[in-house]
Amino acid sequence: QTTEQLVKGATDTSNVLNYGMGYNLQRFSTLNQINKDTVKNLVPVWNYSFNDDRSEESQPLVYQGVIYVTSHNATMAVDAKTGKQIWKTKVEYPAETPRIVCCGIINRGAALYDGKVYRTTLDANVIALDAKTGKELWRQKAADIKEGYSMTVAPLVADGVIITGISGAEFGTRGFIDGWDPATGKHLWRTHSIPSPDEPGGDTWKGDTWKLGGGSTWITGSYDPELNTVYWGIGNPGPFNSAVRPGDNLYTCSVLAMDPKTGKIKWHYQFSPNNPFDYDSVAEMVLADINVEGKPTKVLMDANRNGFFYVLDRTNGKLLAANPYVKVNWATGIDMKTGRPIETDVSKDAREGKKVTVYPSILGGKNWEPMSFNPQTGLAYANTLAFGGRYKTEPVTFKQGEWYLGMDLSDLWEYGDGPRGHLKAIDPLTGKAKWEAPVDIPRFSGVLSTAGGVVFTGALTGEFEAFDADSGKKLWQFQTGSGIEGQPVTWQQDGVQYVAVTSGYGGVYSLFSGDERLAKVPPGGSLWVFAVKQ
Ligand SMILES: O=C(O)c1cc(C(=O)O)c2c(n1)C(=O)C(=O)c1cc(C(=O)O)[nH]c1-2
Repeated sequence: QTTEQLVKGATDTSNVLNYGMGYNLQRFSTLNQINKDTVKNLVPVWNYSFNDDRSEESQPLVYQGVIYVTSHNATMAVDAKTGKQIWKTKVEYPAETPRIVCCGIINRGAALYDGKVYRTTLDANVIALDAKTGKELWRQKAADIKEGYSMTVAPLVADGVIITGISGAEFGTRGFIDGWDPATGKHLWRTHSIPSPDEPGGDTWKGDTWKLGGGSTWITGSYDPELNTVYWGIGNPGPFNSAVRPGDNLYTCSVLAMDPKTGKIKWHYQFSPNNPFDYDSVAEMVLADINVEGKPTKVLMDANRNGFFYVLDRTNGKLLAANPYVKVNWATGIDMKTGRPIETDVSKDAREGKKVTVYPSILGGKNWEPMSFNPQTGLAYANTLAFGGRYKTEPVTFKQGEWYLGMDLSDLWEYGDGPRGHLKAIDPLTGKAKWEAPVDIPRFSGVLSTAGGVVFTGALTGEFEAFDADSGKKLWQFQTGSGIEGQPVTWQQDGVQYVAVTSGYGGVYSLFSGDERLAKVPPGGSLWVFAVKQ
């Protein structure tokens, strides 16, 4: 896997080389053997067991007929045609690790480059394995789990540099993004998501608050090879209780445009300054070239956790559109001149310590589950969340390796009677849905769209599902045996189009939602591969 191959991205339909199916993270494929007519004949080809009962969020990669997939405790290479295991390399981590991880014992996938498989570990190591044998070639410790740092992110390889983020903003950490040498593992650079007082942006923190300021970087960035720019989202500030940290708290809840070779920040845009509601802005920054007011424009799109769908000019960070795509009550809109939210009393009251009901909830209008942008329909297909939250701050003191939130966790959700989620086909420039398919139990899985006019995703109750990209009508589903939180991908081999997804129940909703309907969903991680019956 070379830089040239990675740049080709999803136009190379025989491989799936990176997280997001192409550097633009569009999760769109030009393949159309599986289409609106044939999808009803989709059948499983094989199923591969992970021998694991955690949440399986990994996006499979495919290279020359081999699938590379991760779980929290193993990296696996599987023959794409037969489902036979080629190698499996275990990942060990200290037994205390799960206690210091906020939202699920998971891993989101690997990166491929130069004959190696790169991944992160829950206890914050970056490792390189030989793609042929699974043998570990190098290992680097990015941070100390005892200090609250963990890793769930899939690495990005851009301009010959392995780039990784970090988790841990709920534990009084200070976030960063790292660059590593692919061949040796040498640490090349670190860019903190929270500047120190002497760096630009350092004045947006008071006193020592920056040291515990959070700003995790737990979802993989996108990359524009032409502009040689990486776009990486930054998480929430810590603690949630914003009275502890007055100021804008840069670069939390922002996107950073960075140079992959040096980690230097080219520009930033902050979505939610001084955010009290855990509105991490880590979710995928999807790149596309679309018409804005009649002009072809290089944009970045983000269905932000704060409930607004943003379109930015990715050459300079200028705001082009920001509209709600779910119910929002913490702000009435985004000021197009300043780029700042126009906040309501819900935000003011929350900051003053009053109990509020906020839309979206702390899980967001969309959580981490990646959307797909289909350049043929011009729509972004996203699994959105349709519930609010109750929110009240409380005093908080920092203790290393302990939760550092300053929020009352005893009463979190405002569910209502309706569906708790939708699959939406969103117009990026208006935030409006062309169609929406409601779902009682919200989805936390990725979305894939194809030139066959089909949108794939999966339910927490286990169904792998296909929808009509134009109408939202469900065309097909298959029960995978456990809940789906994976990220579907597609490729073709020897003239056959395949779709793969991991199944395995868990993740943030299972931990915190109290949704009793999920009690009957059995755990059990595995990888499914489907094709049209010949
Ligand atoms: O701030 C962080 O460091 C951090 C990390 C993670 C993670 O690494 O999975 C999640 C979150 N926050 C988070 O806020 C969240 O809602 C969440 C959901 C999930 C999941 O896998 O279902 N992870 C995370």
